[in-house]
Amino acid sequence: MDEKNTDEEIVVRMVEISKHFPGVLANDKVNLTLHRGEVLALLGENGAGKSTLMNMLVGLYRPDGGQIYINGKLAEIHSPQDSMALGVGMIHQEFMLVGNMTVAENIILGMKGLAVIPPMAEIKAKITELSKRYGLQVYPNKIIQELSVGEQQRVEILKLLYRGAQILILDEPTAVLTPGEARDLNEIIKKMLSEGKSAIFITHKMDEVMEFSHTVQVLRRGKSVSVCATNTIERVQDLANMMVGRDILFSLERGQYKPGEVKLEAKNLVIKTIGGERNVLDDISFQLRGGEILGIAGVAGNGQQQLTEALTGLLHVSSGNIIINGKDLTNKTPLQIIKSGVSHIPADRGRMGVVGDMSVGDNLSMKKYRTEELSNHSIIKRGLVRIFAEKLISAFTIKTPSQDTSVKFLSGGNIQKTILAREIDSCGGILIAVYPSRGLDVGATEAVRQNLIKQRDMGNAVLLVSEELEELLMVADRIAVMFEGKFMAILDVKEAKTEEIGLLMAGVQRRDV
Ligand SMILES: Nc1ncnc2c1ncn2[C@@H]1O[C@H](COP(=O)(O)OP(=O)(O)OP(=O)(O)O)[C@@H](O)[C@H]1O
Repeated sequence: MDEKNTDEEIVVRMVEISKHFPGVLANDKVNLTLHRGEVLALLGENGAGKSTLMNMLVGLYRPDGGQIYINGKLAEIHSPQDSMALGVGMIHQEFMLVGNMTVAENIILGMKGLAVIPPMAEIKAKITELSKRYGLQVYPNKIIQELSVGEQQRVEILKLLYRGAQILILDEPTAVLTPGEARDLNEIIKKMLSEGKSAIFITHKMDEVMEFSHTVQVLRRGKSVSVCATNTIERVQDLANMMVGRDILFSLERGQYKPGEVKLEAKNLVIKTIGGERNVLDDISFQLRGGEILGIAGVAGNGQQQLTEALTGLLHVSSGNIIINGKDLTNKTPLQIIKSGVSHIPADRGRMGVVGDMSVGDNLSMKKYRTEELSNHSIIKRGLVRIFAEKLISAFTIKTPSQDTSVKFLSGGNIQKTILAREIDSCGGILIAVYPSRGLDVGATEAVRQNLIKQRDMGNAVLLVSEELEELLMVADRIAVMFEGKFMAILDVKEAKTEEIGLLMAGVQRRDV
């Protein structure tokens, strides 16, 4: 990020902020200062208390102790409307949009102080003016559920700008974006800064911290442990160490590549759109053997989700075959696929990975209820379930007050760890992992990658969908590149070059597959 364009005017000051939840001290006397025109990156391990601190700034939680000053004045913030009235708005990890309403309707929804709703034409004109000013391309008449994740995020940003936000809080804004969309977001933020706005953003991506921020503040176990200017940090390693309190391995140990029997095979898979006009999966074929990791590279939205949903029985294929351990299981139910030994870490953790209202313990053990390990003649042995859940909580360092806590109360990264723990533990030979390190801190990301390699070294077959080339090059044995529903190439990782993968991802060239 360019030099901080700040006049040292303090726009946010949080003083000795504390917040308890049952069994957790989520924030412990945290101080935070944000200047006009500054981008502050808030870092910390999963569950360190970053979202909690920001949720207090926007009135979603009330602090148990401490004060918040906005533009020098003591602020009483009881709701997001109160914070918005002070010019502070937040974009959450899970967007807060109504799917079947239009962009324009969402933007004015819930606006405080509107005695009468202005004419739609006026609202749309203002949206268009703001979109042009900030380079945020959106169409006011479009229905939210028809938009990509990146477009939905732009609507969230516009919602805040429309309400006159001067201070923007972004909770892991790039976790769900493609690299191109993340670059666009960077430009939007720069534009906002040039107008004197300020931002706090939470991220786990170290290179983004270096690129996007002026200041870095690190939380560890609810406490603020360091604040420094980004340009004083020499190595990304130092940043990781500040967060986790130890060095992170940026290269991983792996056993020799010894592929075994074919465990999963896709033969000429095709999935058509509902109207049948286009193929979202277009003649996909591959073999995945035990003892190997096949990475799937590609910009999100090029068929990766449909492919993994077809392989796990969640989506019907129009033609082609799915062979698992020698058996044709094309279009079988998810339960039949699970029973054949397939584990699945889904992309959408909230909707498909966990049952939010159920406890951490039950979410961890739900796939094993029917097994002898945890039940006897259809009766679940609760004592064994507890021991089993404790074992996984400790092995995967899931931060939770207890195994009885509802999963929905865990931090985003710890929900992801819960899914990983369950799926890796129950893996019967084939693991399909879709963006498994999304939302995880550097330490946990390292652990996930090591776990995937461990599965492979144990002889299991791993299919890894990732948007991060660096991750694929570090973990996979072969990399298939997807573009518009097709495999553009399947490369041996030893001969894969970043530039070539980039071109394949953009659909520029194709090798014989
Ligand atoms: N509503 C809640 N009820 C109970 N506990 C909560 C609640 N919200 C947060 N916590 C707990 O507070 C702690 C801090 O969580 P928080 O979401 O702030 O972490 P985070 O640093 O944002 O993590 P991540 O990087 O995983 O998103 C966690 O232990 C979490 O389980």
